Amino acid sequence: MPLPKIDPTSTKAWKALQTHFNEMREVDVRDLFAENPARATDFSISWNDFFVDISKNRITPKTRELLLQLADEVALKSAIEAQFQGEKINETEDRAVLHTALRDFSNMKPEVAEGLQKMKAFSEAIHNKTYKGYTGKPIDTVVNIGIGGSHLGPEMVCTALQDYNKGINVHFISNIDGDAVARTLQQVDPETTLFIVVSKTFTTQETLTNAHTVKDWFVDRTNKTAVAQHFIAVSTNPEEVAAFGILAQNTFAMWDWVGGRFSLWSAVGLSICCAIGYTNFETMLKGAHGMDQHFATAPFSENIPVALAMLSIWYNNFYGFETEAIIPYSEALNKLVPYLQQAVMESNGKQIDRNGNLVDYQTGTIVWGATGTNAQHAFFQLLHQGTKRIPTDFICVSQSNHGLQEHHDILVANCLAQSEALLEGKPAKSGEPYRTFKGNKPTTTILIEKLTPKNLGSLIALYEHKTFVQGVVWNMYSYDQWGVELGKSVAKTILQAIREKDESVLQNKSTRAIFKKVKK
Ligand SMILES: O=P(O)(O)OC[C@H]1O[C@H](O)[C@H](O)[C@@H](O)[C@@H]1O
Repeated sequence: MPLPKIDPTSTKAWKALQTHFNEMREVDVRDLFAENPARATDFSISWNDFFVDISKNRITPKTRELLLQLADEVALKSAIEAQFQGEKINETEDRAVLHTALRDFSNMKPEVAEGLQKMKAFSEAIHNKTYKGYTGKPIDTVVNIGIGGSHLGPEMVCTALQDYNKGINVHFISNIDGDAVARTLQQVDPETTLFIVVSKTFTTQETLTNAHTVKDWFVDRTNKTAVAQHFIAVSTNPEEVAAFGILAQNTFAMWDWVGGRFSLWSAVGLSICCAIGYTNFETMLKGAHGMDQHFATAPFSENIPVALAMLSIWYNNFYGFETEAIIPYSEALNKLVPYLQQAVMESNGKQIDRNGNLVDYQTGTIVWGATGTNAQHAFFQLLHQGTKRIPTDFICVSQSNHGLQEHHDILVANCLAQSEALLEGKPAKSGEPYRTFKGNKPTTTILIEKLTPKNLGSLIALYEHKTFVQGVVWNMYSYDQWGVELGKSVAKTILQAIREKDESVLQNKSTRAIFKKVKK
């Protein structure tokens, strides 16, 4: 069954939401709290180690009812079923979308189970030091060479779960800028380093160029046969892997039904597995599966990804708010925002609907942010007193992993203080208008008991599903990314001009002018 193809603006709920918005346009959430003493409870969801508070948002019970009606009218339930059942819902690439199948241990595809066993055996051999480098020394460093989905997820998780690291140094080379490769290679020892080349297609220009540079560097310092022990590949393309010179036994498979930006759960997460150990990796998968089950079975009124997605639709499509900030009060989550920027914006940054028509409503929200408290000292001025309205997710962790309680108390106090201050504001003092805080700024708090592998898995899955729900409502294909192709092909022409010192192939006058300056 393909995804339904319903124009959201044609639904009754959409029209009702437009009318409702006229009542809500000037709503003051402080008044809503005064009217309903139970608002904090009414607009929060508890699930496992998560407590999600959406009460500080511009919503009433009627808003919620209409948003859930919209979810029903666009057939969200059947869209979720189609995804979990492995229907080819990525129609523009003719593929199923089954990252959820990578973490479903009760119903696991044999090839997925086999892949996990291979990751387990491999990472355990590194940790128990039976896997050796070409001079017989154990491996103490892993370098992940990949970009986009083959980089952002692994780096985000390795950073988030550094407290669980088994004593392995992990580096990431993604950018084609030679600084990325050169600076990393300065820090590693070829005798004890493993290079994992991660590319779903194994044709990505940056990754292949970086991998060749690293291989040349490695062979210069060792010998050709040593490549066998030190180069590993993760890909759907064994032919290109073999052509690069990586052995079949050192190649970890992935599948076309796993999208790049949703692939950290597959062998793309091999660097994670090497860093934190297979058991922790599996626990993270199980945490994500827990969120999958919640998403697939909880009624929409108590469903965290659905609640957050519909809230975002409310702001994006009715209030006209264009961006969303995400502020994790957790230094461990300092790579979460770049990771989510790909997951969210590559998925929903589109304007053609599932009927092939240009949409006449807003889609893909812009996601940005940074960790608190750092962000408070950088851009919070604009959140508090700027003219833009920016719904903000605060991610707060109850218990720290580090045990420095004084630090954690200050951190949590700041997180709670900011969402309160954004809502409550502060009235003007006479003669000092610049000290006014208007307040009524919408925020959501996602409180997580502790940043464990399990809870991190659930958190990532939460945002994955939120993104999918929004794509369903906007009637678009969230799992392709045709928008990244044009720039790649233009770059080929310009690279040819650079290599051949021939500007005649350049069509655009501005490009030509810049090109001439570059050549100087
Ligand atoms: O894993 P790869 O095939 O090398 O792809 C790496 C990245 O390349 C592309 O630009 C896509 O837009 C991303 O979705 C993908 O994650």
